[in-house]
Amino acid sequence: MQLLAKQSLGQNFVYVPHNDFQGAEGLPLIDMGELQTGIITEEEEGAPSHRRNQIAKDLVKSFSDWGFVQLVNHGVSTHVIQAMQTQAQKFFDLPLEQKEKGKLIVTPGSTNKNEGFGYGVESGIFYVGRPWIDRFQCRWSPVDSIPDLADNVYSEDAHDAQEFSGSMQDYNRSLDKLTVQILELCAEGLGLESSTFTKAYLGTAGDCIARMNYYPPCPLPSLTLGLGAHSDPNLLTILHQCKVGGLQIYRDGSWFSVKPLPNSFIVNVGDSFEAWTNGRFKSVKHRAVVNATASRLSIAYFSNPPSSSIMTIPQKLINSQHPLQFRPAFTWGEYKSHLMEMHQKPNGIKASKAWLRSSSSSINSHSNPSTKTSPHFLMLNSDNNNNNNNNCMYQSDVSFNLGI
Ligand SMILES: O=C(O)CCC(=O)C(=O)O
Ligand SMILES: [Fe+2]
Repeated sequence: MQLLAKQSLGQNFVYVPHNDFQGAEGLPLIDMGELQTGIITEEEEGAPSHRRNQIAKDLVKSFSDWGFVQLVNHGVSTHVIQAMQTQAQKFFDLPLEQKEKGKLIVTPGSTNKNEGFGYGVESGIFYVGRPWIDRFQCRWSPVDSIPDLADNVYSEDAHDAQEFSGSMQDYNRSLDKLTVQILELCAEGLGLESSTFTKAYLGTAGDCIARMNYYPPCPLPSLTLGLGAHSDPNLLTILHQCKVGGLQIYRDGSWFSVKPLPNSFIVNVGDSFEAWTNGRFKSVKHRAVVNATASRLSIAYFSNPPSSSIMTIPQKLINSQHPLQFRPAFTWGEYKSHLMEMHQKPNGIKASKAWLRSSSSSINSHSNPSTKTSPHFLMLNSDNNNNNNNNCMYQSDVSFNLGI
């Protein structure tokens, strides 16, 4: 990508033109400030205060309506966000040879395949085009791969490695806490026990990764995309975009551009959470556009429960107004296995979401999911041109996003 960015836009990068968006002024913004100060923590008898209740309701409304929300005063310190941003920029500014030291070397039999620096498309997956992106992906939990990757990239300078790891770990720790808080509020807003989702999510035991997305300037931005339209397969995604905008959300047949707001987070519901809430929350398509002059950086934190945790649709979310639409119970591990299998097939990416809509619970009909090996994907080199489909236009409706 670094090399390609200097050249003209190759055919493989061409999407259908996409100047068809408007500003997402209506995207709900929630101020969580009062939750952080302790003013409205749980009252003594355990009942949420009126304000907490209101925030929970607003969150549920946004996730039901937009599938997205913007959060301000979310409790993650500005310092932590800025340090992460600085480290991410510093990484992408490194010479290509040095960044490539953070490229994952896949050893036979390893399940540790989806991390490190690479081009934004996974090899082995049937895809139809190429997004205009470089990225660096680190598994955070249950195993923290950050120090190893940092040591590889900054092999010459232990201080730089330490700074990178430290910033990333602080950031991920904070986002894990925020994820837990959001999940509790979601449960409360839906009229459920506060711990309904968190008791399966299990915090840092979950399957979570942080990904830095870097979109270099592009000579013909209206003909390509940084990321094609996709929904995220995971539970929740928390995104921070730098001051250069690019995120667009699909809603009511139109694309809406989300203007960056300093120190805010954009949170979206993933396919698994949509299913877990029996469709009360929407997992909505989104994409990233690029521009001619500025590079853009976004940092995405993808969270999931541990592979073997069972997500059971709460009975309260199933009634005559909301009949069961999704698998009554499933694990992230089995959905992930299914995704990886489908992504090897033409149109499999689109079809994979249908698995969640199957009416049967998979829990009893499968062997213990925790005993399965989780499949992972490989990443291409940043300048690897081994496109397995080198003569087609991008389709605007294709997911390249496997935050798994
Ligand atoms: O960079 C962005 O704005 C979007 C990133 C995204 O959708 C993703 O990484 O899944
Ligand atoms: Fe995404």
